[in-house]
This record gives sequence, C-alpha cells and structure tokens, in this order.
Amino acid sequence: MCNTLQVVCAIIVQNNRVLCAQRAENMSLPLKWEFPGGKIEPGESPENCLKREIKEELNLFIEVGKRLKSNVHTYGEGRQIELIPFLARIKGGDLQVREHKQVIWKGFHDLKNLDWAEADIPIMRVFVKNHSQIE
Ligand SMILES: Nc1nc2c([nH]c(=O)n2[C@@H]2O[C@H](COP(=O)(O)OP(=O)(O)OP(=O)(O)O)[C@@H](O)[C@H]2O)c(=O)[nH]1
Repeated sequence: MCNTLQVVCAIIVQNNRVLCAQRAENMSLPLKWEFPGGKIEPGESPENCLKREIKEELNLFIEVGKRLKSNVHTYGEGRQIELIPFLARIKGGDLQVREHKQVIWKGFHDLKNLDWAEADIPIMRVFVKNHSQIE
C-alpha cells in the first residue's frame, strides 16, 4: 500500500569532521538536523542524485564513496522513506547554504548531540561507532 520514498544523503567528511545541515523552519521536519541530500528522481542513479542535490543545496562538488546500510523509517503520517547514506568528500565549489537554516562541521563524537531527523539517528550512530573501519 505504502510507497517508500528513496532518499539519498551524504556523510561528507573532512579533517575528521562531518558536515551537518539543519532543516529550515519552512521545510518538513523543521529545525531537525540531517545529512544533506534528497529524493531520487525517476531514472536517476543514487550517486548522480546525491551529486545533483549537494550542488543545488550547498554549491559543492563531491566525490561519492562507499554506500552504507540504509534505514527504512516511517514518520507519523505514514510517510515512509528509505534513507540511503553514502560517504562523500568535497572535490570543489564554495560552500553556500541555499536551502538549510545553517550547516556546521561536527567531530565524530559530537554528532550525537544534535537533534537529528528520526530516520538519520540509526545511520548517525552506526557511523560514529564504526567510522574508523568504514571511512
Ligand atoms: N535530504 C535528507 N532528507 C531527509 C533526511 N532524513 C529524513 O528523514 N529526510 C526526509 O526525506 C525527504 C527528502 O526530501 P528532500 O530533501 O528531497 O525534499 P523536501 O525537504 O523538499 O521534501 P518534503 O517536502 O517531502 O519534505 C524529506 O521528507 C525529509 O524530511 C536526510 O538526512 N537528508
């Protein structure tokens, strides 16, 4: 019955810190923290979607790395998403915050102190626990 929306997100790592983005007041999940990314469009590969979204949202060019385990999460209204994380590194561009309220760089063990979107919490935890093996 329920359509699962596929959403890709980027764990962008630089100098042992991760780029975290806060959703704006006018977005769904207002002020929650997320890994930047977005919905996969029909016919689009997850990697190309991620590159497109990161360029649109942050004006950054990224290299997409390892795909990590996805998390299927159902939000209150029955809206189900599969959140698919990829490791990523910045290859170019000047950071511009075009859609989010703000972005910040957080050290691995500081990530848990943000108020994450629910779908991101297991992904964030697995990354924090295993980053030295998966990076
Ligand atoms: N980009 C991104 N979206 C996430 C994350 N976690 C999470 O639950 N989401 C949800 O996945 C959907 C991604 O949509 P989007 O970023 O392309 O666009 P949007 O906010 O305009 O979509 P919306 O209007 O459906 O909320 C949103 O509903 C968002 O709430 C995440 O870490 N990154």
